[in-house]
Amino acid sequence: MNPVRIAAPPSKSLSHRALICAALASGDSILEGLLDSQDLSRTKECLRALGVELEPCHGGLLVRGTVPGPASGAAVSLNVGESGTTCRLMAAVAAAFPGKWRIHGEERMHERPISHLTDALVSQGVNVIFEEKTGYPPLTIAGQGLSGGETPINPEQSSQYLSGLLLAAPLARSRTVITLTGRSTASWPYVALTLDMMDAFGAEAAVELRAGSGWRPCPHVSGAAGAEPADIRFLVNPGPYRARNMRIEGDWSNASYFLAAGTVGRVPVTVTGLRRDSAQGDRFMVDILERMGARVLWDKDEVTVFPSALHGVDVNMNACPDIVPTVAAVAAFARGETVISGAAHLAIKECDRIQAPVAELSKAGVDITARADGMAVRGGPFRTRAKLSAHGDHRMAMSLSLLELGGVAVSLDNPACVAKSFPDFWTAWALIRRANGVPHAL
Ligand SMILES: O=C(O)C1=C[C@@H](OP(=O)(O)O)[C@@H](O)[C@H](O)C1
Ligand SMILES: C=C(OP(=O)(O)O)C(=O)O
Repeated sequence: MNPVRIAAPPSKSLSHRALICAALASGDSILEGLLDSQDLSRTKECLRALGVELEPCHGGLLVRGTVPGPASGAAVSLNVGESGTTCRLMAAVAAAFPGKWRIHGEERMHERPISHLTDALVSQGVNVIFEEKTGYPPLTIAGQGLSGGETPINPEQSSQYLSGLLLAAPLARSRTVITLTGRSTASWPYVALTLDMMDAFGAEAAVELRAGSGWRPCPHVSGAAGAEPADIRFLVNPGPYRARNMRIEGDWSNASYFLAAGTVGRVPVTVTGLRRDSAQGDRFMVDILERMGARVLWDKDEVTVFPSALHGVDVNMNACPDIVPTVAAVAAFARGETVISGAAHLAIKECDRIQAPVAELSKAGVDITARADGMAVRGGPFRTRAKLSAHGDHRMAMSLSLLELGGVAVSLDNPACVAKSFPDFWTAWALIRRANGVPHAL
């Protein structure tokens, strides 16, 4: 049977980072294949508010890097919408410029914490005022930029705090030495995406691991995965980002729904445009599917996944939180129990991504229970109909669509929420439905 072919959309995380580094560079950069979604519109609008010019150019985007002009009295509004990445990365970047910046977003954004980042920014000399709840947006950052120096930060809840601080550090007045506090790190591969992008745009950042009473270089941040936070530090020199042109690679998180569909459906699926050697942690989707028994075939930058009999697995998903809803849905098709652990930080995503999959998959007849740091799912028969809520969360909407391949007539309350990261999701999903003979539309 011919596989359904799906082109992976561009990486959301790399699009945010490329835009920010290009905006901070002196000179013009052309970015090709950037993701066009609600979250990226928020990052672009925030950069425009900082004074960066963005213009369409030969099918890409021309970014004219800039240093913001003298601060005016009024706070500049930075509307981050529902984008946690925009919120955390832009808060740190804005703090690096003299002025007053008001960071605010949609309702759920105001329930997603940011104090571990703002504590670090305050230690570098800026003022932070929370408007409603201490430690959460909306907030105003005001000051004369970042001082640099030794800066502790707690990366337990989110890697985005560390990514923001790293991206802003080359703009500080002196060298920044970032040390880590807390008991663990969250979503570590995203730190590699940040450092790789900084390196591509000419910023000087290094990672070190504790060695006895001193420190030794760690050639790539991936080598620090699993180390105790207190044993990792980052050194970032002040200096300019350098403009360059770049094409953005495909998104492993948003490919996950189609890779899963190839496994649990009746027809193989080929996803194109993904890098097998990507630094994106969600590349782990293929390994998880293979561990569950899926047949996977690579051909250059195309990966094909075949319908397979699956079995449950134990999997720690600390490094790849965004594919947890996908794996939970796949586990509902597998024989035996799947236990997902290491994912306590899912509770502060677009919705509580531990409780929401439990609530919604249960409605379709799935045996699923929440755990403090994940969930346990047992495969079994589905109900034939389910009225489900996406909880306003794009990844809930996309992962719940997989139930259709198990014969569930799904009706979803808010299919439009996929626009956060993947506005064309339903067009691509229609190809999966057609190939699998799914008789109805959501
Ligand atoms: O830096 C990034 O691009 C992201 C980091 C992750 O967040 P956390 O580090 O908060 O887990 C991930 O969930 C998010 O979709 C994107
Ligand atoms: C958690 C996500 O994004 P963000 O944190 O940028 O809102 C996501 O895309 O799943």
